[in-house]
Amino acid sequence: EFKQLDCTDKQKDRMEEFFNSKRAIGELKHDDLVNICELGQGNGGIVWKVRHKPTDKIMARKYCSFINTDYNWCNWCHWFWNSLSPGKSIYLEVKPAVKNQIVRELKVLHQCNSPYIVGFYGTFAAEGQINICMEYMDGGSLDLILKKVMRIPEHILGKITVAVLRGLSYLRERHRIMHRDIKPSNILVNHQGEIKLCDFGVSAQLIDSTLQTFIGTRSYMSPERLEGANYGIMSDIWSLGLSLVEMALGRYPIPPPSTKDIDDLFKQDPNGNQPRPEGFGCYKVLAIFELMEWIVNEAPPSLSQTHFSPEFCDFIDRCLKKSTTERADLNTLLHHPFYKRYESESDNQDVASWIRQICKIDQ
Ligand SMILES: O=c1[nH]ccc2cc(O[C@H]3CCNC3)c(Cl)cc12
Repeated sequence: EFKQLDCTDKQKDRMEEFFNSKRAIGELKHDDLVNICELGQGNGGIVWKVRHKPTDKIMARKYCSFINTDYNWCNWCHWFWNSLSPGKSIYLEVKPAVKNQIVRELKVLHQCNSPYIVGFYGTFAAEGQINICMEYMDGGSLDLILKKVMRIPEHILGKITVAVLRGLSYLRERHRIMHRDIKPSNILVNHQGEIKLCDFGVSAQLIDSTLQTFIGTRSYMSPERLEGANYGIMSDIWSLGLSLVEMALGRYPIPPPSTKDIDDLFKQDPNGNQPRPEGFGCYKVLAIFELMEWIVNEAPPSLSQTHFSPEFCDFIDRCLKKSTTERADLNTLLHHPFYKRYESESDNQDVASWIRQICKIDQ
């Protein structure tokens, strides 16, 4: 597997370029950054597009929201009710000792250097919060892309699959960690056609300090994780499978849409790049607990060969086996025909032009 951890010359050049800009930036200071606009909200906090004044470099800056370590029930309720109004993020203070441990653990991010992992400039504490500064990806996250188009075509999903599997391999081989939160909103793209992972659980303390729950209406968690059993990299494989089905159909696939629903989706717009009509996907949205029960008790979603290639359908079936012993592991998927079909072309010009057309980025 080590060979696929190598990069192409183009990727090496881009990483060299990133290191040079990171060196030029040096120590990150709160007052050197100017907020431009909000980019997204994650399980850990809000992400802003910022400009680093001394170098004029554009970055993404994540404020980590916390609960305090000895939080008690009323804090939880306070947080829970506030989290229902997603516009606000709750910043509850953590003990300084805990914060120092988190900053120490986040230093590992300086060693996370891969073409498939979003670049890391550094972290600093300001106004009682921990800030994480990262490479700006001008195509945004795939959940935002999905809101702009009906669905993502299979050949683009093939490139996304290659990037995610290589990113997961890198995290496992070099840092012995799993991602823990694979989903469309944690896969970022840019106008050069690069596809990178973000928001992986690198700091055990940060994971404990932020409420790792199912905020929002969806869960990409595997059945074994929802049941509270032990989980590992195989849980990331499930999340990848579910994310690919959602991006292929253009809607969260649980409860699974009927064959007729899917045929309608494709009839409305065969090549799937019309913007999403209002009220689209106003399918029966299950309450979060009903949804988790469904994932644990019902058959997993699958794709039909009417609209997708047999290799893609088989790849999805292997990722979405409910039992971890039947589910394909990372190495098996790295030899799967669907992955093989896309792993060779690594310059992603098709992805680049697709992103440019959707995000109206002209370059
Ligand atoms: O450009 C980025 N660079 C680094 C990180 C990042 C995170 C983003 O959204 C968060 C919130 C939802 N998941 C990821 C978004 Cl929307 C963009 C970026």
